[in-house]
Formats: sequence, structure tokens, C-alpha cells
Amino acid sequence: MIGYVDTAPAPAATDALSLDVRGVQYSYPDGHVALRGVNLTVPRGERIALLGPNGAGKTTLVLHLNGILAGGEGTVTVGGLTVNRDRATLAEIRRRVGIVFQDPDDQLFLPTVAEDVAFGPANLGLRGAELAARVTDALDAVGMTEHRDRAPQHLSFGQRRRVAVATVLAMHPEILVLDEPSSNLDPAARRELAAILRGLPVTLLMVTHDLPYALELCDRALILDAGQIVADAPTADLLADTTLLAQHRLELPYGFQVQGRAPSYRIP
Ligand SMILES: Nc1ncnc2c1ncn2[C@@H]1O[C@H](COP(=O)(O)OP(=O)(O)OP(=O)(O)O)[C@@H](O)[C@H]1O
Repeated sequence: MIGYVDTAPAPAATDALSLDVRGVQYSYPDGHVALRGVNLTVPRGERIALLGPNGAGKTTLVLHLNGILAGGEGTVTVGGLTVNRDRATLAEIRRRVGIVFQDPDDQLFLPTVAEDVAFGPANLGLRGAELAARVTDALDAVGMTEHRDRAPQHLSFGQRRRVAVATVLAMHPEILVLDEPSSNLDPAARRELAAILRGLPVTLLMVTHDLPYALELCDRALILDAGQIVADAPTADLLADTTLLAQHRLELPYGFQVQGRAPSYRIP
């Protein structure tokens, strides 16, 4: 085990604790074991990068955070509420944990941007001025106000990703989970999205293969490999440990160097 890997018992539920994942194991119906006992604690307001090679279990873990996947061992708690199959609980969990999937087209399906952003809060029962304010604020937060009456399918990929973020922000989530937020963005769009994400007052968990993006946005990073968290440390320390990165098929871009405490942060 490397870094500050969390093997401690679950801390008591507190307002400062946004997410707690305890002993989560999961096998797909075909018997493939994807998660092998994941423990993870995220204090409110932290920004965390979830790194790991293809097939490590990152998406499987993310899908446990709002109950899309369940049924294995262990528990997931969001702001003190345990994820389970109860309908009322699931609805509240899905409000608290907003997931922005890699492909924005998975989240945009209505004729206009504003309607897509209104869809979630309208389902929560919001109407009138309150609903309008949710839409306006969410579009403002991602810099898409001027596009509110356009058809999502006429927007660029980068614009659609911003709208997908807005659809989640309109739900006032406690935790924003992003799957590969920088993929397919040009350098300017990548930088602009980073500025938006940095300014959001939410707990953020970001799955990414873009290690410089993880460094830019997240103070803390985890490596998940073969269904287990194998490192949990300040992002700079973790990315400075080139041996560790190589062990888990992670690579920094050519010429990119990180100053960190590697490998002194390792627990022997
Ligand atoms: N529906 C499924 N049925 C069976 N096995 C699956 C299913 N979905 C994923 N897996 C397996 O579970 C493991 C974890 O997959 P997962 O998609 O969570 O990895 P990942 O870390 O998100 O990978 P990537 O970086 O490629 O997106 C993989 O070995 C994968 O083959």
C-alpha cells in the first residue's frame, strides 16, 4: 500500500464529510470482479482526482456513488445518507451526487439548452421563478447563458460538455463527479473548463487520464488499480513518483515534470 491509503474504520457522520465509501466490493453479473474492497473518505469541498489504467474500476466505482450500481458488499454514504435501493433515498442521493458523463450527448436530449438544464429541477417539483433561477444560475456558472435558446445538437462538443455540467449544477449537488472532463476539448476549452470547475462551491471527484489536469485542479489524487485503491496522496507527490506511475500504467506527457515529495510520502 502506498500513500495515505485509508484503512481506518468509518469516521462518524458529520456535516464536514461529503462522501464515505466503505469496503465496497462489486462483481458484474458475468462474475468479473471489478471492485475489491474500496475505502474512501472525502471531506466537503475537496477536489480529488481518481486515476488508474483502463479497466481499473473507476467507472464502476463512480456508478456506485449514486446507486446506478449496487448489490455488492460495503456501503456508500453521501452527506450521512446511505445509498440504498429505496426510491425516496435514491432520488435524494441522485440530487446530491451529480455525475457528468464523458459523452455530453448522454445527458442532453431536449430541444433547447434551457429545457435540458430545467429538466432535473423540474422533476424535483420546482416551478416558476425558482425553476427559472436554477436554470439561469447554472448556465451563468458555465458561461453558456447566451446559448440558452439554442438546440444542444447545434453546439460544439466543448459547449455541450459545459451544458452537461449545467444540467447537474441545476440540481444543487453536494458532489460533482466528472468522467474525463478534459477529453476531446481543445486547449482553450480545456483551460476554460478548468477555471469553471475551480470556481464551483462543490466537492469534486474527477476521473481522468489527463495527469496535468489532475494536478491543476485537484490537491489530492487516488490511484485505483485492479479494483483497489493503491495510492492516496497529494497530487504533486503522487505524480512526482514516476516508479509508482509506471507500476500502474500512468504516464505524464513528454517533458512534463512534477516537483513533489516522492517517494518520501510512502508508507513503508
Ligand atoms: N457490464 C460489465 N460486465 C462485465 N464486466 C464489466 C462490465 N463493465 C465493466 N466491466 C469490467 O470491470 C472492470 C472495470 O471496468 P471499468 O469500466 O470500471 O474500468 P475503468 O477504470 O473505468 O476503465 P477505463 O479507464 O477504460 O474507462 C473491467 O475489467 C471491465 O472489463
